[in-house]
Amino acid sequence: MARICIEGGVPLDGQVWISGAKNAVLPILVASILGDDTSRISNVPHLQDVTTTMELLGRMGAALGMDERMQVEIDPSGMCNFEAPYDLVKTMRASILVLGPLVARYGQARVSLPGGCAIGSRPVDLHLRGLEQLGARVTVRNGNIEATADRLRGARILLDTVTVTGTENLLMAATLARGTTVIENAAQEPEVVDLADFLIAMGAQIEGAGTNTITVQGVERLAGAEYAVLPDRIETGTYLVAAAMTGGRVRCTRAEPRHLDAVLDRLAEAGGNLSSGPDWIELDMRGERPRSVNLTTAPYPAFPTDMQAQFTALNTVAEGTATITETVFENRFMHVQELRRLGADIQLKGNTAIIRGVPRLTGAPIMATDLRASASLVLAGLVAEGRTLVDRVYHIDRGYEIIEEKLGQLGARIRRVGSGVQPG
Ligand SMILES: CC(=O)N[C@H]1[C@@H](OP(=O)(O)OP(=O)(O)OC[C@H]2O[C@@H](n3ccc(=O)[nH]c3=O)[C@H](O)[C@@H]2O)O[C@H](CO)[C@@H](O)[C@@H]1O
Ligand SMILES: C=C(OP(=O)(O)O)C(=O)O
Repeated sequence: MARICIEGGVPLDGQVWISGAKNAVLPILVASILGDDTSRISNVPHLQDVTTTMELLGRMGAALGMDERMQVEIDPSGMCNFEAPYDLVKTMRASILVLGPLVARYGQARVSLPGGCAIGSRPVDLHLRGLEQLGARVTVRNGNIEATADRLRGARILLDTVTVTGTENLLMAATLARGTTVIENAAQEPEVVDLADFLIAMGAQIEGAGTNTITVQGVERLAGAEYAVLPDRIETGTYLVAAAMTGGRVRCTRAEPRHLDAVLDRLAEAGGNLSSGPDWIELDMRGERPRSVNLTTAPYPAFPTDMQAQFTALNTVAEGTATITETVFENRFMHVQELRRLGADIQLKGNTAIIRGVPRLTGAPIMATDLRASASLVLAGLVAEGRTLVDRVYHIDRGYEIIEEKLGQLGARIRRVGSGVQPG
């Protein structure tokens, strides 16, 4: 199985381009099946989750291609199989995103119920309840969600908890419902806005995306559209943390700094010197050790849970003691045990980690448990003395495009060893 091998101790220096956002491209690819004709999506990152989504859509009968400009084309006219089977759902929870579009456009869906995962139990009750409010008949049988509908009808849906993919599923379903849907306590993440913008390009009538109330006026049909996916704010944040931890300087290009306010505030607190333009952002640490930063995760625009593990890693080598509280997922500290193997001083108390910065970490073999945990381990490996070997890197390939090449361009001594694919 593939592993990432890092010889730590090099301050990063240089420029790295940011890929299209994983959490935007997945719903956008899926939303294309709502249309009557072909959609063309650009700035698509080469990620395992994108491959899985394309496989899922392909098995449903969508015709997929890539043109000379590396745009992904999806022609949904041959859709004939309305199922997301367990073998794909278990490798990518975001498969649940097909549920809303399938019911809305094709009147039927069978989607394997996603189980819990390393970071929490992650139920989908709000997706199902919202679809029922839109008039779908939903049952859970033999581990599958089965939903049918004639034509969905608009409704007022109040989400008890802010849910990103829940908001996206209901937003997609509402575009083809008869009448008006109002989603309250909607997720405000930039990826929700990107999906809404794509749906609008397809002909949907949506207002309020990016606020906590989204209003959708259902239409009779949607067309295909051309669309470029927004840059990945979590990948951007990860490279900026890498600069901060190593005392280096990294400029992220093809980025969107406006989506990173909460992360940039913490990086400035850590001592990072930040500068930015419309599509780039740079952090220069000028050889300094970072200062510890406290944070609490919460839905956008607050500090993102998907950056928590990376800041946990940063605090392990920072000056001072930090407190990190995770409020979104109940079990998102799996990286702590592994960081301790590198010499980190972290105490866990419920959903809070207390991290006392140490002057140095020391390399060791460690194991990735989930996507952002893997990123935090790679970051720690960049500053650890000697060799760090990160196992189970298939987690990182779900969300980071050619991470070892990008870090290598910044001067890191990093390489992938062995080969292999994610176990089924
Ligand atoms: C593909 C994608 O976009 N993934 C992101 C999405 O995941 P995802 O959309 O799965 O996460 P949610 O926003 O739904 O989860 C937020 C919280 O709501 C709870 N919940 C959610 C749905 C539901 O029906 N019932 C319920 O109780 C979850 O257990 C969790 O505690 O948002 C997360 C929170 O920003 C990010 O970490 C993930 O990277
Ligand atoms: C938790 C994440 O992704 P997913 O929802 O796809 O598991 C993530 O991107 O950090």
